[in-house]
Amino acid sequence: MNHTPVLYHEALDWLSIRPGGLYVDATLGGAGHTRGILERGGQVVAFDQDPAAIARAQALGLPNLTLIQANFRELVPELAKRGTPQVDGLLADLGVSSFHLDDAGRGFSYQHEGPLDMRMGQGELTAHEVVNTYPEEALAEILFRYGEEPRARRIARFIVEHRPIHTTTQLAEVIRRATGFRSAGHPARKSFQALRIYINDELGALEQLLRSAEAVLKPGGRLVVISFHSLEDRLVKHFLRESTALRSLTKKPIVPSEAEQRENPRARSAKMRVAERIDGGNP
Ligand SMILES: C[S@@+](CC[C@H](N)C(=O)[O-])C[C@H]1O[C@@H](n2cnc3c(N)ncnc32)[C@H](O)[C@@H]1O
Repeated sequence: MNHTPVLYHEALDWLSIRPGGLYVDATLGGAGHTRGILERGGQVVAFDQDPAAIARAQALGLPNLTLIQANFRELVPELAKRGTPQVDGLLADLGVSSFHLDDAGRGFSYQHEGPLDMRMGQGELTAHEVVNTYPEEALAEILFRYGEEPRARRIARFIVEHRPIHTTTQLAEVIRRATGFRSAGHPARKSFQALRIYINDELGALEQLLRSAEAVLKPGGRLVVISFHSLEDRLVKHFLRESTALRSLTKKPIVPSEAEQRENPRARSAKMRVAERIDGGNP
């Protein structure tokens, strides 16, 4: 198993790394971007809510790296605890890693049989509970809001009719029956995305992270955010438009080159936005 970092050179260039500077990698994952920052002379404080990601990075024994197993919602208090309330740059490469998708036991993949879990961290709510206990209306709302799934109501009805549903592939099959084969891509893609976003409250965490960036970046410090679906990118775009502490440096999002998209299919939907902390701007 491996994770190829997306927009690797672009993210590192835009972070504008200063040797000896302190950078937060809010989404450690396979430590691809973190290693890049270290190689350019930066010191890194890296967050991941997944204990497996932290354990993998620990085993690498990299110098100048502090690992924190926590949700990046906790960025401000975690940095304050370590006496480093301000940093020179912050990177967030959102969503799940290839480690998550390739490990059937985590329940993120509609292609590999696994339990309905989908937790990135150690929260209590699982996909199993949502799929098997939520009322039809609530399920339809989740699928529509977080998956932008136009057939949310029909899928929700099928799910309720076919309960109990215990595995990822059972759920994918119920969704396929609800939608037929008319989808572009796999018919369960949007529903799985929706459940994952809901279970991990990914949009709530992202909004909190953006607010934290306003507070923790030194003047001139860069925020680099790589998102993988329109809900995330829209949230980042609107937040930066309203912010009086951060100035957006990318009018249009930066996207991977055709070569990168060919080599790494996960990169296809990536969009990167960059902002800079304004001197004197108020969060
Ligand atoms: C796309 S991967 C990052 C890959 C990494 N940039 C690399 O090059 O290997 C995203 C990682 O962020 C973690 N993550 C996602 N949301 C998080 C959150 N709210 N708090 C902490 N970690 C989070 C996931 O567990 C996952 O390991």
